[in-house]
Amino acid sequence: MAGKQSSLILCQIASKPSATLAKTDRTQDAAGGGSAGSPSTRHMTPNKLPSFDQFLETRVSKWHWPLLMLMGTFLVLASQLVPREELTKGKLRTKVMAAVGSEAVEQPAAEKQQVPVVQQVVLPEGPPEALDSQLAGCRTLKTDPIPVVDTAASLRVLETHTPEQRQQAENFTAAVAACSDFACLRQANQLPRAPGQFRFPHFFVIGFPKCATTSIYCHLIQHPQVQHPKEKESHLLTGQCTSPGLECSAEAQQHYVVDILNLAEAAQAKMTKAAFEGSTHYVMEADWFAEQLLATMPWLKVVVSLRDPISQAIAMHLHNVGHGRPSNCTVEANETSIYHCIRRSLKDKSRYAPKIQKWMEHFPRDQLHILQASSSRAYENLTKQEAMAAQLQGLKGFLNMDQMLPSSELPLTNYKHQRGNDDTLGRYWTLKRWEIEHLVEIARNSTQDLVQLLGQYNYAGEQAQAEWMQNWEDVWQDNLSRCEEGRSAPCKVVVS
Ligand SMILES: Nc1ncnc2c1ncn2[C@@H]1O[C@H](COP(=O)(O)OS(=O)(=O)O)[C@@H](OP(=O)(O)O)[C@H]1O
Repeated sequence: MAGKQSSLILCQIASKPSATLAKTDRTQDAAGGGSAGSPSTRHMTPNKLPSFDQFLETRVSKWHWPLLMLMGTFLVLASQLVPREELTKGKLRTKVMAAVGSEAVEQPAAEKQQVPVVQQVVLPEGPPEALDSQLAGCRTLKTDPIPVVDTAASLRVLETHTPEQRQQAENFTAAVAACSDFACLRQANQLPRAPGQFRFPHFFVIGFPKCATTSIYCHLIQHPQVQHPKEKESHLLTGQCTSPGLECSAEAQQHYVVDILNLAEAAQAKMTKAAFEGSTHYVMEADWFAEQLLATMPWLKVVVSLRDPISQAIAMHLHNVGHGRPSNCTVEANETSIYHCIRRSLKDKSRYAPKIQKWMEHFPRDQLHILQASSSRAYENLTKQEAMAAQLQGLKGFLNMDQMLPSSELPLTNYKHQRGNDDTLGRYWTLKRWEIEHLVEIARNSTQDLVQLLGQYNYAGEQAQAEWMQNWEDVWQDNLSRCEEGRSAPCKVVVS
């Protein structure tokens, strides 16, 4: 407080000469005089305001300088008495108040902190540029054009608010908008919200890789209640932050909170859009990341998608080859079989249970959504035409948003495999019967572990567990049905 007052006085004193200087310059210009520092204007004339130099010569040099120095010393000493944290908070608040033109109001937080109120913000017409380019990136096999997102639709909820709820909405928005680090977000997200507002960020899509996460992303960013991140798959949290507590530099936190999560647009929409991001690295780093993420953002909802592990491993293999990553898992010089690659993946990266377990252990049941888990017909339903609507509705219900928007269809994006139809197989891989049988055996064992976890942590009842198992079994048997006779006979393997 003492520091603030003294800086105010100092500002007043310091600002006077410059105001005088500006005035003096204009007067001299109008009178056709020389520049402020030219010898001809050095002497004060009775009816003119003094120039800055004159001011210094006549008054400041006599008695203001000692006073200024005294005030300066006092200011330095006073600032040492104010805790660092207070200074930073003050700075953040000033920044947001300046940015959104706000005024301070009382808020009911434990630590009584003044929260600025965000003034009415008019959203630009049509989707923001970044959203447009992200939608354009959602390449789809379907011929339907990507629908236009009604970016202002979520704001309509504000029109139904009572004055009290309106104030709550303003307070929550302002508190979140003031944040540029995780600790601030934790504090702001404890504030009461008005109906229709989401915590910031609201959810993550964490994987698994090659399980249609891009299509889920593309579906969701078309939803009017969703705030798209500026960067898809930034990996910042796993790449730059460490355990314990997701520690990373202030710059990294600011970049993440403000830029990646697109804080300004979320604040413009008064937090009526659910901000999110996603990276398949997150699920893969479950061993340390699940616990730390929850500790950092205890309100966060997390979405996981799974796919038959053999298909997932084959898709991952194709992805790696496509990205020029050398495939050193074939044993014989001219061998074209991917068997060794897939076998290795199934024992390691495509084993879902150990990763999922970490997320289940740390995240409360109502904050972790496993796509396909709750459906009456279990797996692969997300991508099945006749079942995807229910899966998508379940997802948006979990996220507390309108389940019917933006559509009931999951786009087909980021595809590498040419899909077949009733008459054609599409892209297939040739494997020997014994190879598939062996892969299926590994996949079946690890799926049993997974299904057991689904039951243990209350994600799927007995029937859903059995159906889940059966669904993947169907994919495996379908591939085995295309084998010719004999243990080493070739089979045409397609992915789910
Ligand atoms: N709607 C729909 N129906 C069927 N299949 C679908 C759909 N959407 C995505 N996919 C398939 O999902 C694979 C891409 O998954 P990801 O986007 O998660 O991959 S990535 O890890 O982000 O690179 C990729 O699989 P592959 O083609 O086998 O590579 C996509 O074809």
